[in-house]
Amino acid sequence: MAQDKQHPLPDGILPLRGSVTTSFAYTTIKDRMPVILTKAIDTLTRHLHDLHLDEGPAAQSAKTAEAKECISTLSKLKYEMIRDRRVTYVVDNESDAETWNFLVDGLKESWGGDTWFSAPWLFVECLMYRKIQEVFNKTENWKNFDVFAPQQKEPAFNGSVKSMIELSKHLANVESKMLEREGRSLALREFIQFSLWGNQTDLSLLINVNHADMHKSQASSAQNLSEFEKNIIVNDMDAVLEKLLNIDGGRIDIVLDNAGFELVADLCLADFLISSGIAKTVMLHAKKFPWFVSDTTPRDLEWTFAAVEKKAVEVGDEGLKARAARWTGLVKEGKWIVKVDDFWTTPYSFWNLPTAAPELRSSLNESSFVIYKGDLNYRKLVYDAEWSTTTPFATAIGPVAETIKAPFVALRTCKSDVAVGLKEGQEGDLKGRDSDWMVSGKYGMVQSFGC
Ligand SMILES: O=P(O)(O)OC[C@@]1(O)O[C@H](CO)[C@@H](O)[C@@H]1O
Ligand SMILES: [Mn+2]
Repeated sequence: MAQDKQHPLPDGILPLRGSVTTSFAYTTIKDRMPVILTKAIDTLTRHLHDLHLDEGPAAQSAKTAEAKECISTLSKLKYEMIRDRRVTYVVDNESDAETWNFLVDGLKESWGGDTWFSAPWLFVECLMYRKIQEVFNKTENWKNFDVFAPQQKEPAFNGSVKSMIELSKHLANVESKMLEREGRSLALREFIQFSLWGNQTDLSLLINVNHADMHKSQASSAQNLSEFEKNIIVNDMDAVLEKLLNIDGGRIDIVLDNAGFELVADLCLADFLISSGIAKTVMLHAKKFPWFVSDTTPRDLEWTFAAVEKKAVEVGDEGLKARAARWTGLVKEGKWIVKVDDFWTTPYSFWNLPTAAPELRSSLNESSFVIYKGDLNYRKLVYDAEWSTTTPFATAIGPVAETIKAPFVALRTCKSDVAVGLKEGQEGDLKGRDSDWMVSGKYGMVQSFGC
């Protein structure tokens, strides 16, 4: 990973930061990030308890000692965060550590602050997940442990099974008809919307959600989509459909976000893109290590294929079982390509993509269309800055407009202090309807460029 200086923002545009006490960034660093660390500590503590029950004494003592060390380092991290200490270096032997530390060194010069609240929110939030990974990287026995899986990702998946079954039935139903252009367009519109609303169930936001109840709030049937549609506050859907329907066999990239229901919705979309002939291949970009609680890693993809199959057997749903087998087959045949790049787990906004990750940029330039999923990808596209809401999207994506050639769409539900491309007066209307419109996840955006 190249040591690339942070791209500057235009004069007068500041990055979002926790030091603005009225912001969601502030609440996140003050309240939500410490809770995420507490939960990680709790998961490890429970694992320790289970270890004592399951394993022999020798294995136990090495693993236990390491887990205790992890718990103490995570507690220290939490302590430093809530007291607004200076952020510290990443200290492990991974290939990205030097880049992180180069950026930590540049914080003061680039942004005037290097503490948890004074540095840019995007930087410190990404850093927390990298520091959690550092804690495990330094062990022998816990390197591959996903601290968010047992108590968060997996229960959330289980709580969404009903929605997943509905979605898979809908896909089977659509596939059974030989669709002409109009039918394909309609189906694609639906699968894009399922994928968009799937982004509501992001576990770094829903830290206190009841996982068993997730189905209730999920958009998983074509009937309830119209109810959700009125909450799409920027909707470039028609242009996106036009572009996609003219691709006829190219490569489409999906920069994935959360595992669980969102991932299943994304996979249904990816499946439809192949079965309809729109795409010949779909490249699925996953995260290298556990990230923002619920982001998809390659392990999550494998786990999801297996878990969908297991659930299908449990509930006796042959269609769902065939779906899981088809997905494994698509990967084996190379029609779905799972890719990981260090860049997605750096704190860089996409403004730095061409210089920080030139190979990734060349690869994206070969794509016919890129779908960026979720709030964090949106934040990284628009550099997580204090843009006014009427700033045109083309302005807020800065150099991305020229440096990444593939047309793209961002599908995100609004969960942070940034939204651009709104019409004059729209922000006021939204505020009048719902003072939390920017961060509640209730509103969505289908925002495109190059379509
Ligand atoms: O990318 P995602 O999964 O849609 O959202 C990531 C996210 O939960 O992280 C931040 C909160 O800590 C928010 O900006 C955003 O809502
Ligand atoms: Mn996420």
